[in-house]
Amino acid sequence: MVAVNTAKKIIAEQCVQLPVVQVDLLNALNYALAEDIFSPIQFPAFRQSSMDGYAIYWEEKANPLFIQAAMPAGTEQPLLLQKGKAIQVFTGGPIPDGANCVVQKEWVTVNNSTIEIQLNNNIQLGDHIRNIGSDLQKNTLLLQKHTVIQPSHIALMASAGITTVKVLQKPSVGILITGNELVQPGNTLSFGKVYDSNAFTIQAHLKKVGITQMQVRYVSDNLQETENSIKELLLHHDIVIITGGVSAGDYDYVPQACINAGVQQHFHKVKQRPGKPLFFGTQKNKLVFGLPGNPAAVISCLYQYVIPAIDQICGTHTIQSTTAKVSTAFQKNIPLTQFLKGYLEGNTVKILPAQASYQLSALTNANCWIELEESDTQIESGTEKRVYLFL
Ligand SMILES: Nc1nc2c(c(=O)[nH]1)N[C@H]1C(S)=C(S)[C@@H](COP(=O)(O)OP(=O)(O)OC[C@H]3O[C@@H](n4cnc5c(N)ncnc54)[C@H](O)[C@@H]3O)O[C@H]1N2
Ligand code: MOO
Repeated sequence: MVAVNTAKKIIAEQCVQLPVVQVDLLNALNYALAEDIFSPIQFPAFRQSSMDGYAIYWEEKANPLFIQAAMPAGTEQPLLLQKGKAIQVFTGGPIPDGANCVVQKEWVTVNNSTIEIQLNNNIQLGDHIRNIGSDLQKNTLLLQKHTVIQPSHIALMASAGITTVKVLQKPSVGILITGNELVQPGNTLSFGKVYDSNAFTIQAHLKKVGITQMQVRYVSDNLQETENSIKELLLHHDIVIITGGVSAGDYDYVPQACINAGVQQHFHKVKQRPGKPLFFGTQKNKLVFGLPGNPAAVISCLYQYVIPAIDQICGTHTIQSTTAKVSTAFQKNIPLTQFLKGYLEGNTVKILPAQASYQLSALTNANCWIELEESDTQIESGTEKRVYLFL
C-alpha cells in the first residue's frame, strides 16, 4: 500500500504528452497551446477613426471646410485630404492621408457641403486617430506556448487573422464498468441490484475537462471477459478507467485481468479513504486506472489521480485547490489520508455528514473535497486544510 503523495508521483512519472495536433481556432478552446503565437499582422493595419465625424488638417480647425468625400468603414480606396477640405469618416473606418485629427460629428455644423467646427479650441492634434500598429505590432508575442486557450484568447487570435493553432492533444478514454449487480438507470431495480452511476460520474467529469473521445463498455464479474475488454479498450484509447472489482472479494478480478492483459502494475492500494483499493498500471504510454466501485471512491480518485493525469498530459489546469479553515471539530479515527465531502464558503469549509464511500447524499451540497493528512487525528475547528474544488 502506497501513500497518497507516492501514488501521485508514480502516476506523474508515467504521463506522456500526446502528439501535437493542428485545430481550427474555435476547436482550440480549453486546449493548451503547443507553440508560441505571434501576430502575423500589425493592428490596426491602417489609420483608423475612433469616432464618426470629419477628418481635417488640425491647423484649419477654425475655418469653414468643404466636404471633399466620405470614407465609410470597408472603403478600400485610400484618399488624400485636400487643403481647406474635410472628409467624412466613420468609427473603425480609414482616415485619409494627410489628415491629422478627427472631429466628432456632434461638434460640427453642416451647411450645404461645408462644415464649421464649434468650440474648435478644444480640438487637439491627433484626436480620435488610431495609429497603425498602435495595438499590435507585427510579430508581437500574443500567447505563450502552454497557455490554456480561453474565449478571450480566441478573440485575440481571430483579430490577428489566425485560423488554426497547434495544441496538445487530449487523450481518448475507454471506460470499463464491471459488476453483475448493475442496472442501467431507467430500468426497474430488482433485489440485489443497483443503478450504474459510475459510468455517468466518469463521463460527466471527463466532459467537463474537455475529453471528447470516450467509450463505455460493461462487463460482468468474469476474469476472462474483463481481460478481453481491457485488451480491447487499450487498442483504441490512451487511458483506460475501470470501476469495481478491484478489492479483495472472490469476484474482484480487475487487478489480475489487467496483468493478464499485459498491463504493468505500478501500485495497488493507496493509504486513503475513500478509494483505498485503487489500482494503477501502464501498457507502454497508456495509463490504466482501476477505481474502486464505491461511488464516492470513484469521485475522489478522479480528483486526486485521473484528472490530474489528464491535466498533465494535455497541459491543462482543471483541478483547483486552495486551503480553508475547517468550521467544526472532527475526530479522525483512521491512519489514512481521508478525503471528506465539504462545503466551501469564503475561506471556511464545512465537513458534511454522510462521508462513507457508498454515500452520495452529501453531493447535494458539497462543492469540494477536504484533505485530512494520514497523521491527523483530532481536527480542531479553525484548522487550515487543503481543499480541492469540484469542477
Ligand atoms: N475484505 C475486504 N473488503 C473490502 C476491502 C478490503 O480491503 N478488504 N476494501 C473495501 C473498500 S475500501 C472498497 S472502496 C471497496 C471497493 O470494492 P471494489 O472495487 O471491489 O468494488 P465492488 O465490490 O465491485 O463494488 C463496491 C461497491 O460499489 C458499488 N458499485 C460498483 N460499481 C458501481 C457502479 N458502476 N455504479 C454504482 N455503484 C457501483 C457496488 O455495488 C458496491 O456496493 O471494497 C471494500 N471491501
Ligand atoms: O476506500 Mo473505500 O472507498 O473506503 O470504501
